[in-house]
Amino acid sequence: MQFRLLASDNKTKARCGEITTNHGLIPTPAFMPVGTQATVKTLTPLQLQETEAHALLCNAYHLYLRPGHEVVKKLGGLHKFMKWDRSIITDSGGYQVFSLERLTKVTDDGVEFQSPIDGSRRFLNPEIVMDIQHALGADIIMAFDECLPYPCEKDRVRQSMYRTVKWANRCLKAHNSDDQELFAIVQGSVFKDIREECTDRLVEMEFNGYAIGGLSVGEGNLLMNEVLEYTTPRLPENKPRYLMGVGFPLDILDGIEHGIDLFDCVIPTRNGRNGCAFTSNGKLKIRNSCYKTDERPIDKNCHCYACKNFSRAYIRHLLTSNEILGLSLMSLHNICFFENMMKKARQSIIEGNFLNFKSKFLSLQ
Ligand SMILES: Nc1cc(N)c2c(=O)[nH][nH]c(=O)c2c1
Repeated sequence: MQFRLLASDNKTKARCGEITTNHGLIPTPAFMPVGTQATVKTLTPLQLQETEAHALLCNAYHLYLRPGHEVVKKLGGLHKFMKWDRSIITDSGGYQVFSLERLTKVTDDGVEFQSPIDGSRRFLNPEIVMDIQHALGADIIMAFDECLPYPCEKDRVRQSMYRTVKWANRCLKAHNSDDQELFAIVQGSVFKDIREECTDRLVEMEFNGYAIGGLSVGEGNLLMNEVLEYTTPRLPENKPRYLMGVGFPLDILDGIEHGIDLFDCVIPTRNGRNGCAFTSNGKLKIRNSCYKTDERPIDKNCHCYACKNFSRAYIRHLLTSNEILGLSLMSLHNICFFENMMKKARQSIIEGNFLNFKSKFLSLQ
């Protein structure tokens, strides 16, 4: 992997660059649609390419449970399996496994739990998680971490951070693939001293890139910004920074302002399927009866397939009739909206007017 910085904003920490993996170039700052089970729900790989998404996030935990990482490996790895020839990141499963109700036991060695799919007893630890991600074959893989809910007692957060650091070290030792880059995940909830210690310990270990985890878990935009304010500057400038699970346009543009390079979130696809369209004039609830005979596109400033071919009335009809095409058109439009926002943000950083772009963009949201 290569990471090249192309421009830095002189009024903020925003920066524009390029991550090059074995599956092409990711212009940064970049937004990654989420393809949890090796698919971005309701969209074909060709449709996804048309959104100009350059990377996807797939989920190692879910793919380990079904169809199994060995199955994916046998079938040629994730890129071939899902026919996506651009970059893929897999998250390690820490986030998913710790949000399970049926989480039976957590020790410093790993996590024992019951599969929500077939009830079988399962065990994950850093070495197993690395085997899983090596088998899936993503271009960028994540260290196994413990992501705590928000809020959480400071002592619990500190103990969890030490576990995340130990697990990151075990992942580094188990990482034996030259074709895949390993990113560590910084934890520490909303406690400055714990976040700073976690960041410094992980930076000492020299990963290929660094994710900031434990955010977008209900802490809110203000606390997210506080954490980014003191965490991001401690990360190496010459390596990619990835803010996991973020977010709404406001959160993403705030993250860019702090110098974040990569984002992923289910918001455009999940909210799209629920009838919420992002547009250049704010959110639009397409199921609203006021759109029943509205012949306009979702967004007149959008050039996506949905906006070029269909009316708000038609898409509303599809959704109210539970037609699958409605889900697909809304997902397609929202991903195009996010990717277009990222393209404009990158351009504004190069032109030296990111803050003007950000305030104008958000004033219309
Ligand atoms: N909001 C978040 C989304 C995520 N996919 C993750 C994750 O995969 N790991 N660790 C995290 O802390 C985390 C936070």
